[in-house]
Amino acid sequence: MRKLIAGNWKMNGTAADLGELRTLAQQHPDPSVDIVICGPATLLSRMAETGLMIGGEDCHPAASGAHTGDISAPMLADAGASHVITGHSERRSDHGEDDALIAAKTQAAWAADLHVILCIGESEAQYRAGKTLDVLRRQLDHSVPDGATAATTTIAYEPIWAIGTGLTPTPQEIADVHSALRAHLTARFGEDGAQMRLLYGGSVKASNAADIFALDHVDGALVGGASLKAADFSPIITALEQAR
Ligand SMILES: O=C(CO)COP(=O)(O)O
Repeated sequence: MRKLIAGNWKMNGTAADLGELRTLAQQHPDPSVDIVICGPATLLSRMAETGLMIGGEDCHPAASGAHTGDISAPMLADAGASHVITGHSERRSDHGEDDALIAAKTQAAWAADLHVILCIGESEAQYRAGKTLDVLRRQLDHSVPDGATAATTTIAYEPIWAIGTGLTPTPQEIADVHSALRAHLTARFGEDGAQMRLLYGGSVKASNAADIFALDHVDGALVGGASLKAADFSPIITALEQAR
């Protein structure tokens, strides 16, 4: 699998910001890694016009119906998305999403031919209590549906306490978590688990990207704040392209 670098614009972005994507597309015309920008539904079709791969930030588990304000996976695909994030910690906390719902959303995304970037991550309290791996294995077991393949699914490890805080685990901690995730996925999904991409997310920036991308079983990143401006995101993309 090619490495994958994904931006997550969260609840940011209006038409005035599309120039950042046009710049990014010009800076990386023939990337050696997959570049995906996940953005607000209101912008997706215009984001897709830049030629970059585009993703939604969430989807409903149903394909259509009486769900005011929600967006379905086929709608994202129709707007030009090829990817979608499920299980982001901000969805889990802001909207009370549990693992079963995230699994249902993931299956809905697969049914619409969207590649899923499924997020897991421990809270600061769980981290301090030494429960990180227990939490992550439970999230993998209950939010990743049977039948996940490396072609349809990417896992993003995002420690909640590292999101938007400027804090990150140490490189050794990231390496230990990613190798435990790899072992767990391989035990369940065999060769697909061995090949499934594992992204790190949480305060990734140009100054720490190369160190993170040098770690075993880190196949890319999910980037929030530093994906909003081409000047910040481009060097992170370059760091992934240059990683061994
Ligand atoms: O939540 C994130 C990406 O999904 C990470 O956000 P930051 O890169 O802003 O810490």
